[in-house]
Amino acid sequence: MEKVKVGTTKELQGNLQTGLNGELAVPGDKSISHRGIMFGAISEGTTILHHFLTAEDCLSTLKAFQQLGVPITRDGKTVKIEGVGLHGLQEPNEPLDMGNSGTTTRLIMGLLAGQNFQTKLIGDASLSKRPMKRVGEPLAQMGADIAVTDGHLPATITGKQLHSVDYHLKVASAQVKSALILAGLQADGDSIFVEKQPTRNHTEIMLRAFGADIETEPDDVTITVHPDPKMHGIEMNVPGDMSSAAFFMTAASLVPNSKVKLLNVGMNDTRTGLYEILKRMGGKISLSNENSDGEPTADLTVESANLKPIEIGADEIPAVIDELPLVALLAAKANGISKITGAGELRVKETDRISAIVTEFRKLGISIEELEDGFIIDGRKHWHVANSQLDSHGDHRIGMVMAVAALLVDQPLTLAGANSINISYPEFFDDLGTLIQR
Ligand SMILES: O=C(O)C1=C[C@@H](OP(=O)(O)O)[C@@H](O)[C@H](O)C1
Ligand SMILES: C=C(OP(=O)(O)O)C(=O)O
Repeated sequence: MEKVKVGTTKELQGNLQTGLNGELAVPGDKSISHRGIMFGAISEGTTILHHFLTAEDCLSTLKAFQQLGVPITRDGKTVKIEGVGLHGLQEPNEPLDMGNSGTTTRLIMGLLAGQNFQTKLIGDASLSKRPMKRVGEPLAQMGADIAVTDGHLPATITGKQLHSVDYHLKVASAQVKSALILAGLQADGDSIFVEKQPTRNHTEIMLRAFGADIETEPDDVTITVHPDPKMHGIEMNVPGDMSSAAFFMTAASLVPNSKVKLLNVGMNDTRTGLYEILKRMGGKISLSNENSDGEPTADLTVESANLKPIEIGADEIPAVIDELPLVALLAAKANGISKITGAGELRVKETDRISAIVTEFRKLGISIEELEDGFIIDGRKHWHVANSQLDSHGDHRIGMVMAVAALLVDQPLTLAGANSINISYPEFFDDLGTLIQR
């Protein structure tokens, strides 16, 4: 499987008449792969992760924990971590490079805030523009000492004894919640965190599997963390990433004559927003081989369909946050007006995803209005391409959504910055190719 080379402008062939057909096992879940390394590192004993996501973001996490003194080896997609326990991490000799990964950065801040050494975190140009106060401020309330420059990386974390808190989150963010839970494990008493809305809960589910004592109330937003757990290594299969499967769910729905089966996809209900939205739009999608040991999984079969427009508001956003560019694409082909609001968080991802979608969609002749917190899209069966030179804006998800969009126009296009796709899905073009018989 070839990574796309840095600086690559990729040719995208349009006018796909034959449809997408076949079966595909998408790569491992990014959120779960990051957490598997982190939680394995702070447990006692060996952790083995199968179907680990070997994309740049998760490799940033792997390398950072090696620098923190954790023995980690990788053989293809299998990773073995010799855990050092919650108090066994060592001061790194050099700054830890977070690369492009917001998840690595925010979670590691919560973990390192309670260690007995100092660490410096750096990141790439995109990550260095993303907001870190959202995690620094609540951690400071717990006694953390995190110095950032104007709310951004680089950051210097000086480990301290942390204090328990009762904190209400100000943003709906699983990254902030997870940082606080990791800090809570090292606090001097029980901490309570209350979310604005439920967000992905992999941290809670996985930490429990590693032996930590974390309670979630039936309201799904109140979490109690008991400190100083006895954590042990585990062996786990990382489910296929719903956020990667989403590109093929969208492509198969929109490209005529398609039928695609996506194998072993993670179906945690804090992540299945796109599945629910696609069904509401009239998408043809069915589940088989459902499994609910630990993180639930299923095979998804998706066929071409005539879609209806949709309205989506703030309540639905967390479960579809990374798939919203794809919802915009589905809406662009559904006859009529669709409206997505309450999605202001898209402005602080790898790029401003609202602005990037508006810019790139207009090149394809899609009628889209930019809102501060979303978009209004006037969907049409046919678009009139105005500019064939697309750009990923250095953002993996924008790159992949435009590659899917290119399947729907009747002329070749180019995609600048296609290498950004390596951040979460290096095999994306290979996998797409296996579904296309031209
Ligand atoms: O916790 C995680 O693994 C993630 C949480 C989300 O970010 P926010 O917490 O900033 O919404 C998501 O966009 C990101 O891709 C992964
Ligand atoms: C937002 C994303 O990731 P992160 O915040 O970890 O950079 C993403 O993968 O879409």
